[in-house]
Amino acid sequence: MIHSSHVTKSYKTSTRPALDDVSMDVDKGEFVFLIGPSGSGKSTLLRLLIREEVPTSGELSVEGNDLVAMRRSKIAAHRRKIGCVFQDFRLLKNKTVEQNVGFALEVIGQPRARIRETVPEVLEMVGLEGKANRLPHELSGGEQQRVAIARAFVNRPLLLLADEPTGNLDPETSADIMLLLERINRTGTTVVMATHDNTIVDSMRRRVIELQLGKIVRDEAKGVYGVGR
Ligand SMILES: Nc1ncnc2c1ncn2[C@@H]1O[C@H](COP(=O)(O)OP(=O)(O)OP(=O)(O)O)[C@@H](O)[C@H]1O
Repeated sequence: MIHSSHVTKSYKTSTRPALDDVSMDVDKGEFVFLIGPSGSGKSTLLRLLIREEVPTSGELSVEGNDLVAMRRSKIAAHRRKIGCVFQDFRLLKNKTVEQNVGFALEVIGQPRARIRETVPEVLEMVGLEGKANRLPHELSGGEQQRVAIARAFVNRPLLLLADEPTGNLDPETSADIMLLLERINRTGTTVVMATHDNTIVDSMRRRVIELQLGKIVRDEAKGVYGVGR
């Protein structure tokens, strides 16, 4: 699913590379936690995977598509295969729950009838049935994140990237969001989640990739967050 070989990313304005010789492979259906201190390169790796940034050197591909050589004209199709969830939800403020989720299908040209059919199914899956007509500000943080997850998942992406999705949520709500991400993972979607949340990582015992100063310092199959952190 993801193949990274000796990937280095240097931003023009930075003295050290944000990612430094990163090699790893992620198989279809895996659930991977990306951990490491602030500035270790987690978000940079996610940005490379959605082709928002390009590696300075090395090989990087998703589903066999080479992200280094990828032409501009292919980027939109690549992003369609990936759902993204962020710490700050990033919902459209003036659109209802239903419209936020439906919009993700509208922009990729799905017919109205299909949108009308699919959106309620996905809202039910994330536990938001009955909230379709609410605006984001009428929802709790956990509910807003559920909308964001519904929007990321409605197109059934092969890969879901989550950048600190529980960063703004209390522990109980975070646990609910993790149940939802696990459920999505069980449908076959590969999940890569950057997080600082040691409780979540320790309780789930999934693969843990730890970055420090842009380098992978640990890659463990059923890892924990780390001793003494
Ligand atoms: N657009 C950019 N331009 C220049 N330097 C950047 C840019 N984005 C990130 N960096 C630098 O790259 C390094 C890695 O940053 P990145 O945001 O990937 O880390 P992170 O692990 O996601 O951190 P956090 O946990 O705080 O989100 C940092 O030193 C950061 O200052």
